[in-house]
Amino acid sequence: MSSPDWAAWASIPWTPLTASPDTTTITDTNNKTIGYHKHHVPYLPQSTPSPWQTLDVWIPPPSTGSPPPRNLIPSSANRPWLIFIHGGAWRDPFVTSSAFSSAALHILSSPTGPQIAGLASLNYRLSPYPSHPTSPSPPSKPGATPDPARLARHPDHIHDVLAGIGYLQRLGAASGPYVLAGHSCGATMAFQAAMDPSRWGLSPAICIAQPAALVGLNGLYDLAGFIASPPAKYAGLRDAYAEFTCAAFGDDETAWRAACPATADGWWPREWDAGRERRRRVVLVQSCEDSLVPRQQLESMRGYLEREEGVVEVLEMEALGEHDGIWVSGERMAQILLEVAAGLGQA
Ligand SMILES: N[C@@H](CC(=O)c1ccccc1NC=O)C(=O)O
Repeated sequence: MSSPDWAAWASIPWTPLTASPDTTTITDTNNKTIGYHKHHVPYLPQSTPSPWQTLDVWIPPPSTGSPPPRNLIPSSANRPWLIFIHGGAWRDPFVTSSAFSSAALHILSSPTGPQIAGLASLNYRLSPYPSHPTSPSPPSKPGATPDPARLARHPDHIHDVLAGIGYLQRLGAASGPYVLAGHSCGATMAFQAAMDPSRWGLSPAICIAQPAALVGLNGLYDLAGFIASPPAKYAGLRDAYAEFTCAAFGDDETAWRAACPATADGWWPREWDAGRERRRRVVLVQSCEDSLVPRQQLESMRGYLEREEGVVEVLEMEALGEHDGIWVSGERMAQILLEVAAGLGQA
């Protein structure tokens, strides 16, 4: 580990977590430390610090029974990491790494929580959002300084996600089999992380050890398809999709197709190295009560992944509720992620 990486990691203290997320059913964890949390660790310690290029980490209590030292990196030996990428249409400033907080608390308070080495949730630069009602980017006030980290465009977002995962791996975290999960546009990016980074014009220097399993929660996989022909019930969202898609990828539809995991040129699953001898495992989750993302996105992703037989194992898991409900509550998400992590041992 280089010393700027180390200094950035040790600069953020561990905060003990004592609250149980569900006091009605888990009573014995009240007032007990269920884990520790680091908030906004800068993953590009050599660059100008930006809150958008940070990550949060949660760990179960160390087996020593003492609070972890600031420089502790939990060992990945035999225990998987879970890494989460939040949604928000690549542009919503109010959806951040903290979107993982509820699920993290549920995971840490679960009986199988200690089987996880650690949990991480990534921030990344966002695209312009001039129509945001309270925090437009660029700012609407004349003379106000725009935040360059909120004027990003593809491949900036995936560049940051890969940089965050690379940082964790330089620390020794997530160096063994790990699960990469994303919600909504975070699912798009989780899949992009399994593709050859040269697709994004990125140097092999930011190459990561790729995930053993991908989990897409209410994910976006085919933006061009949605915008060309949204399902009837979602037709009213076409302008909103076109707006955030253009903000993230520009106006050229070819770029949307190249970036989206269900429409990318060629067939990327063979670019995904899930680890030696390991099946590439994908878990797709789509709530039928989601008013923002239609089930058709999942179907289109499944169709692409199953184009060649026996390369990717695609599983589907159930979830209910609204688009963001899955991370707002976090309970079902925690179950899904723990189940996928437990399955890594059997891959
Ligand atoms: N809150 C978002 C809306 C949003 O996130 C969204 C809307 C439709 C379909 C997917 C969405 N988010 C995916 O990351 C926004 O303000 O643009």
